[in-house]
Amino acid sequence: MTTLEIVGGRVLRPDMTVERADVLADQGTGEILAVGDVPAGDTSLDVTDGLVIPGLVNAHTHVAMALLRGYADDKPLHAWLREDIWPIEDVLEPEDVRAGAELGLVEMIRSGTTGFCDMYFDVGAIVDAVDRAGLRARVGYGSVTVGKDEKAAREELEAGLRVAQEYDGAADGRVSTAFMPHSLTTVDGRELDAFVPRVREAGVPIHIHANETTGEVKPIVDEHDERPLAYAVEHGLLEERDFIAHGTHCDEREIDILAERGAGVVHCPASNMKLASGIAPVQAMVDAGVTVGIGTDGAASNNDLSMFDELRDAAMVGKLAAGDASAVDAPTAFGMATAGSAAVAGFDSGRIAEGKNADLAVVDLDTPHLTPHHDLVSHLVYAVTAADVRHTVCDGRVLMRDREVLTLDADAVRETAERRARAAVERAES
Ligand SMILES: CSC[C@H]1O[C@@H](n2cnc3c(O)ncnc32)[C@H](O)[C@@H]1O
Ligand SMILES: [Zn+2]
Repeated sequence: MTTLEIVGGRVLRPDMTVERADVLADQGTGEILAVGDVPAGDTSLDVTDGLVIPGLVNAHTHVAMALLRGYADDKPLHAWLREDIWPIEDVLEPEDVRAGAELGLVEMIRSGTTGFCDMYFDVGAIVDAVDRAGLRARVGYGSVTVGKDEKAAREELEAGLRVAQEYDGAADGRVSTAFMPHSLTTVDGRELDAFVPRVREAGVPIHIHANETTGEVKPIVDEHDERPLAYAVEHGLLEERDFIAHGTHCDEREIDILAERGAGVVHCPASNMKLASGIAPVQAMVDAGVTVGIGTDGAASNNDLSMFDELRDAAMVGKLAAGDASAVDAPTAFGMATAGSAAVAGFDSGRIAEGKNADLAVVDLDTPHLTPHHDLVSHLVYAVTAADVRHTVCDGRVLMRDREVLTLDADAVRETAERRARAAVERAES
């Protein structure tokens, strides 16, 4: 057994208190062995003047879309996808997806994110990048059936299940999977009826975009005379372990449906604001007992993958939505981005406690914008930025030490991404 000691700093405990403590991780099992006064480890990570926090979990993204950052901005979802994003995604090659994924993974490691959920295509390239980067991920193939004939639609869903079964347990168990129909309006209800029983038989959870814009809610209400989440239940979705992305436009009954059925929601505040999709009723969801996590969505609608930006946005917009400055307070926001996101993703992470995954980040507190230290949870939500992250650890392995990413060559990743992004744009626009 090789151990890693994380010594000399303060630790954020699951009850959001901060104490002077060390952490010992088992690098074989990837678990936290002890917190407090710990025996010496085989290797050491110095965290003097630092705060050890659970690694942030980005519970909904499309990591390879880092390649499309800044490619198309300032449009609403429907036009953005159809006029810009889907046409360029059509010309992406697996090596582009790998390059975009590696770029996104470097950004995640640098900003203290240790786990994420991802919906995209060319999932093999993404899994390979995750394996080498050292993060934890739940991945899936985003199935779209709209505009396809019956045979092609069925093949889309088959691909979703095949990918989920192929990659579950990859990267030494750090990769898990889900079946990921793209959304309630881009996948046909009859196709879901025929296919979801097979997904359930296989024991695979389901992740889907839902209630993101009013433009998605209206056609379901018009055509089926019911709200989207009631429609989702009718088509076999929203079981325990399932989770929806966005949930921006959920009414009270839909919030109850999520709470009663134990399905999770991933709040994506920056994407919701940038695409002007709306403001999710997050405090009402939390009050109703819904498991809520936080996600950045893709870097093309955000435009970064920093979970520190995201949880600050969640706190800010949560107050606006509730008309109440005490809504989505700092512990709630930070809890959503760690334990909440981990619960949604099905990771045993998000808390620094014995037996949990040793997925951690260390924030440097020795800086003017984090002074004085009245309340460190307040700082984590309202003042810390990605650049304050000094070390990142996942599964007991150090992925970044003293701001140097150890698992991927950050300069080479940037160079390849720049070159591949340019070539993809040329192909898309020729
Ligand atoms: C078919 S793989 C996933 C698919 O989702 C697209 N996407 C990116 N952001 C969003 C969003 O906010 N709502 C819906 N779909 C989104 C992405 O471009 C891929 O095509
Ligand atoms: Zn999305």
